[in-house]
Amino acid sequence: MGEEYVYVATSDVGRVIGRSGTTIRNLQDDSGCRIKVFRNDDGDVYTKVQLKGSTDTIDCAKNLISRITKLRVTGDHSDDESRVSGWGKSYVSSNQDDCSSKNQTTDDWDEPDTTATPVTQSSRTWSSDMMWSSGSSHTSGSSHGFKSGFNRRQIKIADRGRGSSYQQHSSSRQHHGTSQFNVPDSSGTERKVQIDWAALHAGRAEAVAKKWKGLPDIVKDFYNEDTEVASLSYSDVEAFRSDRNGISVVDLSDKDRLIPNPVKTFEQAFRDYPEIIDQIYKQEFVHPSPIQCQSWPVLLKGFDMVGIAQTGTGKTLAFLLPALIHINGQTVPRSERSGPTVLVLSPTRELALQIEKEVQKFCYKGIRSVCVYGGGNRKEQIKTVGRGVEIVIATPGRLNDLLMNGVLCLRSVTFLVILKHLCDVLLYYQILDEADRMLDMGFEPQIKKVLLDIRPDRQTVMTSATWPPGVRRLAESYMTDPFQVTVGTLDLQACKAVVQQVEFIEDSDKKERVMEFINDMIDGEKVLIFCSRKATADDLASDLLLHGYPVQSIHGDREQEDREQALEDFSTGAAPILVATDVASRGIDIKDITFVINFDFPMHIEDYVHRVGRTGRAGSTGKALTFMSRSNWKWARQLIKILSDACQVVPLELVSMAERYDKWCERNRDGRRY
Ligand SMILES: Nc1ncnc2c1ncn2[C@@H]1O[C@H](COP(=O)(O)OP(=O)(O)OP(=O)(O)O)[C@@H](O)[C@H]1O
Repeated sequence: MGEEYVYVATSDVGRVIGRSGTTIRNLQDDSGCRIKVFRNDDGDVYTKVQLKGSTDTIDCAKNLISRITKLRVTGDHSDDESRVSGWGKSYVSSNQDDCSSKNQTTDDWDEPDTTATPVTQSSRTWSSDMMWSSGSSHTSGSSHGFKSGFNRRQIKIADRGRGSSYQQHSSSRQHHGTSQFNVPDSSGTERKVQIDWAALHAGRAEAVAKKWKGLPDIVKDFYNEDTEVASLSYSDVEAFRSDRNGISVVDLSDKDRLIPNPVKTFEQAFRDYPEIIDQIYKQEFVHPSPIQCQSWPVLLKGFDMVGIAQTGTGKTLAFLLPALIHINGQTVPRSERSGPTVLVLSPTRELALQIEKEVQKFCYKGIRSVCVYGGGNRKEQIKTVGRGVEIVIATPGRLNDLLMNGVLCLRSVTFLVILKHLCDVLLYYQILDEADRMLDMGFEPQIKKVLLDIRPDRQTVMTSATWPPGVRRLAESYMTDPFQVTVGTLDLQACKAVVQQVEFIEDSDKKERVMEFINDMIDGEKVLIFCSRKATADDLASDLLLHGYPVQSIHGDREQEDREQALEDFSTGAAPILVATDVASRGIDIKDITFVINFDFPMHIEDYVHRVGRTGRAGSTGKALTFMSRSNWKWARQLIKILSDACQVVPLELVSMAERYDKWCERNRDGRRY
């Protein structure tokens, strides 16, 4: 642990601290370095900032700060005023690429795009050698990454999502040979710089091998195929898959592998694990759901998998039961492992808590779990981790906090689950409401950091109900030769068990309509009302409360305790009305939600599917009512498709809305052309 001082222009202090300290928190999170800004009562032009941490985290912090301020470095660099090209830009938190961060080895590399934007500052000595030494500075303990003024972000990073680059060594997409960049020198004259990709990749592969050397092999194959399943003919398998809502399996590798046949019964999957079967029957499940029929053989066989199936169709158990078997089947005894075996990454706290409950229901072989999430009792979480756990279910922020502070080590993780829509988050930030977005700024780098701490030969599973093309590419880059198991189609699909209605309404009439709807509800029914903004949710919830309705609300501005209480009250029926933002739109599994109301149309069409999917779960039915006003017309066409695919009535007004919007777009296009 070292300490260094830098000076930032006093006029830039605000940039470093950010509104309510958001930026400084993000800088600390992203660099792993403690940052303290001293008071500057004398009105000096520069303000002193203390950086505490390892050499690498300090370098990283300097690099990040230098992007947003005029930074003067003390010590070795005392008179070296660094003015990098990011100057004056506001700090965006996805800055993982700016530094060889604390936990990382040289594998923390994305491949620069050969179409990259040239460096715009004094990079006279910039070369592929330098790039290498900068990336690996932490191993040598030096800090040339910063001293040289080199900033990896200055060459535009290509395909950021590919993040977990230790997987890329086996990827056919990696660069070989050399690439040339035009880089202006200090006089502004461009000169060519050559990067030897082959040398870079060779070095990286070596560093990765060194990092993970000496770990025990992972046992992945626990599958003892049932004779009846093994003897199914091709046509039997196809008929069964088609009968179970159209299961399809695609091998995303370029290997010629046999696709495991689906199982039809719990016994066919878990005959060797009677405790698991007992637990399944205790929950009164009769048949495996389609996604389970196909996922269990794939996962028990040890393959990576992407699982896509409609909301409420049992994706949690699809990965959880193989995970339990995986934990117990490793060669190193559980008590001798340096940390958890299974890590489940969740984007929201509520979903993490829900998964933990599911784990506890199964209590297989005394496997212990902990839910590590922001807003929860940190001390308690640390204590539980200290006692030893096999499963960690975590949101990325708190997980990184515990990793950074050495409370948790992920070296023993051999089974990774990236939950549902977390991959969406890697691509675009759509599922959390504004407060969560603020709190979790730096989500993407946090996830990438976590992935770098997990051995690359792990088994990885991702599940989701929606699978937009951008996410697909990204998700696959975190996996090794996955199978993709889909139930239904890859198109955006809402659950057919939900009756979906659309009502055209003025914004000002919505509240009254909601009250009318609630008045028609009968005892035992529950309604989940989605608003797009926290303020609207608050406003609606208080109005309902004032009118004497038993209502609760959940959004990112509420204390975690209140969020949990709200879900609890809704779950037990103490408050059968829950007003929520999209923090509750995904994954939340409350069995008897009768109605979903989209008070505001969601900001992304995927959210529509997830919101609607909070009802009609596990084979039950439900009803969703969506308010549409004129301002929502751009969604009309996509909504028509979702409604028709789910065999719902498409209102004529929706069709004419879509037509009007198409015409408007056409007119606009024409307008632009001429
Ligand atoms: N084989 C089964 N038979 C009946 N119910 C099941 C079965 N498997 C799981 N369930 C129940 O179905 C409900 C929904 O499961 P789960 O939460 O895993 O859905 P999901 O597919 O992950 O949904 P979402 O995409 O909305 O998160 C849960 O209450 C779960 O206990």
